[in-house]
Amino acid sequence: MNPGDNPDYPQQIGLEFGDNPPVDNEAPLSVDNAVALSTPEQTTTLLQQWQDAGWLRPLDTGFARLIGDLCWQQGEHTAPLVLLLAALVSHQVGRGHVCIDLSALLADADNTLALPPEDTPKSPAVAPAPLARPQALLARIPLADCQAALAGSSAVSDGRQATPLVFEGNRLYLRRLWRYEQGIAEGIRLRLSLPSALADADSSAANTLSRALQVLFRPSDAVNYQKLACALAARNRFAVVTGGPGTGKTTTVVNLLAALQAVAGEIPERAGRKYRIRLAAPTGKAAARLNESIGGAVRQLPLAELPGQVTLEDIPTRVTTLHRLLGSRPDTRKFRHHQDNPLPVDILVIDEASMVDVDLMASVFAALPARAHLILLGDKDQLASVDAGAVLGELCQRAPRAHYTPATADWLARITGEQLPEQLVDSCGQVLDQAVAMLRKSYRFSDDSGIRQLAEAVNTNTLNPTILQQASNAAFDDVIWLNGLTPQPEPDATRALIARHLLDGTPQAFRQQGQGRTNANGDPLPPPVGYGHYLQLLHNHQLTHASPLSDWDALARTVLEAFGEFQILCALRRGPWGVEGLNQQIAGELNRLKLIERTEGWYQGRPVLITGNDYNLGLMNGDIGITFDWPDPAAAPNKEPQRRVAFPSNDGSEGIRWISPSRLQQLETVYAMTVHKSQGSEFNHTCLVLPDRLSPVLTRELVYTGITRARNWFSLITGDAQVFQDSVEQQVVRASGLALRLVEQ
Ligand SMILES: Nc1ncnc2c1ncn2[C@@H]1O[C@H](COP(=O)(O)OP(=O)(O)OP(=O)(O)O)[C@@H](O)[C@H]1O
Repeated sequence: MNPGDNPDYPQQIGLEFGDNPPVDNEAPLSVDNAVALSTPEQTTTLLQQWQDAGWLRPLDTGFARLIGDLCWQQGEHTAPLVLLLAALVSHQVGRGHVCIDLSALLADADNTLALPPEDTPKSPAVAPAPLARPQALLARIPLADCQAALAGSSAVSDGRQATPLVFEGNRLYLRRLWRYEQGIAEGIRLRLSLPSALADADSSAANTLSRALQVLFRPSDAVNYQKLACALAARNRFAVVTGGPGTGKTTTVVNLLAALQAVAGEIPERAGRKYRIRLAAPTGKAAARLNESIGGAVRQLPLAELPGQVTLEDIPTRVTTLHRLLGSRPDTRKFRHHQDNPLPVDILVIDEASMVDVDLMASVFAALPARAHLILLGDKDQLASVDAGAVLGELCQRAPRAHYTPATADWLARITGEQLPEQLVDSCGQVLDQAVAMLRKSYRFSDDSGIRQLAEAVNTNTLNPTILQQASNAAFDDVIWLNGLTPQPEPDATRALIARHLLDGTPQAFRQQGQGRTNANGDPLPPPVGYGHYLQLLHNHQLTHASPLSDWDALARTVLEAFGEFQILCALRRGPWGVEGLNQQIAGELNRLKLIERTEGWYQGRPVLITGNDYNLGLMNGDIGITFDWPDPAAAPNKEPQRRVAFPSNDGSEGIRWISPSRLQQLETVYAMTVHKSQGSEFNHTCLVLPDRLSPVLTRELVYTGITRARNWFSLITGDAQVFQDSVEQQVVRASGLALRLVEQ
């Protein structure tokens, strides 16, 4: 029974806002009469109206109802404020926040909640009359009333009782999220508190570390932040290494693992044994990319010169997904490895850690043996995880200024010979600061690279007319804002621009027509391309029914690689500027050019993105496959070819898996991909398409992530030029208490 169904339920409790007339439950609660919201019934009515209008999810209102029911079962009358906050905290979790900070909510409910959402359906049937906005309600509520209402509810505790809501330090959590955050903080705290055998710079182990680092890093005039990062991470059982694209995160971690193995024999608890090391990434795509780069870096290690007899076998090169490592089981969120069945590992390295949400990170800590090292790698400025939390970003909040204590600076100087710049030393540095290293020099992009300059200007919110002009006028070799000189282009003109660009990447739009660029070693860089490239390869091959499978595999590899050369990215899912609209437009254009035979269903050349892990097929969220007309060698020669989707095996083996479309469950066409989905991937040429209207999704992190997916060429197409600049002004700070918990240690 709903509390509101009970005639004995008191009509006036909790939330009183003044002498407003009683509210008719049937009528939409307008902004004016909403302030009279004073009963649980009115609250549930209002929540239902917000749900009907598309402001809240059924999950949010359902959760509030559940809280009401639970209180009712305890013989308690739920304060309307508790119901309201329960729905809002659930709503915020759906938007990626770990909790609601009540002070922030009451001070600025507009920005905190972003309600109504930008894409609220405008149809009067769905959104009747002007609805009371949460802001209108919250503007008149003192924090003390919220605290009192929450303190008086049996559904809320400080976490010590098993209540569905946890209220701690003005932060309101769903219990599940609170537990995750606690687990992560405890895991980090524990590791930072364990003594390190390397802490004494005069010890023999520290001496060996120092010698190993001398071998691994050549002397340089500038401060070598990679070497510093290695030393710091070797000293701690928990460490974070953050850096922008091409700053050498992979290079650093390979050197770090070699250094750790060189020292292993001198760490008393190792008793002469080398470390068992595992490498993991949050998605199959990110794991595959690290797989590609790490092997080469490991082979270049000067192992023979290292102390400690380190061999190639001591440094792993296989990267797995976190889900696979932890042992996902179908139909359950629980993993095979947890505190009672920990991972057999001494050091775990997680790449692309910005994509790991609090749920998964808590599972990692739960499954790690207490003394195991955890090293997180990632770019702190990238978009946070799709699900709740921004763990890496939060841990790296203070990374730009480092805040190393004089003791840390002294230890680093003695181990590495590097002198830290004064501004990175802080006598008040916190414990976590001493475990976070930031790489500050990009080795992939030269100083005059447009991708580097544009990404930096976006990241630091310093876009200025000069750089915008340069981007629009092809003044950079590697960046072109294709319609930057047209502030508000006609939609048809923008569509035509996209149609031209997607075919060959319009190399002529770039300075030097996309020709003649070389990498740091003087090797020529591949030119900008579009989707025409992979489709030509697909159509022009000479393979037949009689061709061996190995030839088909080789063709699939070439076509998949060619597809990976170019990617259109966008911010939204729906509408003409979203994945759905752009995919339709692009398929229509390719079909018009006779490069694909149809625009819907399965056809040769259709690129697909897997959107959920499928362990039976060995496919992971983020895997990309291309559809082939594939003659079954076992069938008669004149039989129609079958459709098969070719996926790279992503295990570093260069193998191809041919999967029948009918077996694929969760997928979407991927001519256009959201920037969110592109995290962990890089493309030779990336084209970012931004819409003609600003929305909360368009943020600095999104634009930065989009630009930094480009390895060599970046093009921008905007529905409205101002949207690009306005997006960079928008930054989302996810509410969470993780950083605070670590300061309070
Ligand atoms: N200290 C260095 N000196 C010279 N070249 C370097 C150095 N460190 C890294 N590189 C080169 O820079 C490129 C990028 O390095 P790496 O892949 O380690 O960076 P990353 O930060 O992992 O990149 P990503 O952005 O792809 O994650 C590689 O070609 C690497 O060989």
